[in-house]
Amino acid sequence: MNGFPIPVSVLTGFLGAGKTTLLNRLLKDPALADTAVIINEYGEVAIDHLLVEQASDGIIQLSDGCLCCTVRGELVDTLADLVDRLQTGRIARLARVIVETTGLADPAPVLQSIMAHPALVQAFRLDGVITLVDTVNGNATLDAHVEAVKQVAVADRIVLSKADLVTDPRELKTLRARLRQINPGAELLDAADTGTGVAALFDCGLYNPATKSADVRRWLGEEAAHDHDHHHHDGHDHAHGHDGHRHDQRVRSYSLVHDGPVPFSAIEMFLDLLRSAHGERLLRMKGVIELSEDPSRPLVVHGVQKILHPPVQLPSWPDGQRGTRLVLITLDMPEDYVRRLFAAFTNRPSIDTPDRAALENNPLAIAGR
Ligand SMILES: Nc1nc2c(ncn2[C@@H]2O[C@H](COP(=O)(O)OP(=O)(O)OP(=O)(O)O)[C@@H](O)[C@H]2O)c(=O)[nH]1
Repeated sequence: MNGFPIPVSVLTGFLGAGKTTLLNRLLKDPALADTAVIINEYGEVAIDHLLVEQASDGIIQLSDGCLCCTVRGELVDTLADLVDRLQTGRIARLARVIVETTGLADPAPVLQSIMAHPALVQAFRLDGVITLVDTVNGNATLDAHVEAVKQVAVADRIVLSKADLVTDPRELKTLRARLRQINPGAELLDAADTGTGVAALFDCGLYNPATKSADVRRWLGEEAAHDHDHHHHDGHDHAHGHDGHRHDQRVRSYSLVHDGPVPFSAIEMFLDLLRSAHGERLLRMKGVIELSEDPSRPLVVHGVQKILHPPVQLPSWPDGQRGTRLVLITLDMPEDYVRRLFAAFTNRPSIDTPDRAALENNPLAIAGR
């Protein structure tokens, strides 16, 4: 149907990180006309959002045409309701949805609602995850709450707020280095920067409406990760080995690359094994695959925990670069296991590892933790 799938952005960040402040500023931009904002509220956490002052259970129409609502129940019900309103003409247009999560939320269930619901996958697509990090409390929050580390790990864009309140620039530098360490693929932006607007924060998805093409490198975060590599050897401010950063060590972001085509069955089995053995440890996965069956059309995969978004095929390789590239963001998942599993399925088994044929007969042949 025309206008579908509607891009959904998830705005997350710890309590008081500045989500509402940023959102209020962004919504003044005419580029966000016809946007619905859903405040996803779990439990009894009190909110005092300016934006939703008069919101009851229903959806309210803001003066600039944006819609806003608070959800206490299931996010999927609200999303389904929006589609229903659109189809029955009660909403004229819906260009975008922003879901603001409460501070304590683990972002994975929100992402799953968008990606996995059978009735919604046709109507919505995940555009990206924007994570606010409060510069003043960021380090302490990351130390205390693994959810905060997860929020940073799954982000496509990380926005630093309250940098104006930081008196020691070294603090800011240390925090930035730490965020880079947790998530090398995300773009790191400053909330106060005039450039941190609609263009920088939205349309993180594979399809870029500005260029009307798919940008695989940007979507996979390879540009940002590449920049990070450049700075990696400057010898400063790395979070490695710091006792207070115990949660950081548990989160890993890595790429799996294979230069030739891979049969669909091999990829399917690799992903199945990964998700069934380690689903809850897979915070996010995105990738493009060169299929043996149809090498000229890349297969795009995108998943959160056990949920895999229905894979789609692009008409052609947008950046001319073929091959299979998967980016995995994991929590407590042994990287060596994943690499060996991937190598086996792409037919490059290591010496003490079974090959693909052996794994297809006995999927447990590689012992994962
Ligand atoms: N100085 C300064 N204050 C900020 C900035 N961003 C947000 N604040 C203030 O921080 C407080 C919390 O901001 P909110 O936007 O309500 O944060 P939130 O993430 O929506 O908060 P919750 O919904 O409670 O999780 C407010 O008093 C804001 O005015 C900033 O960049 N600089």
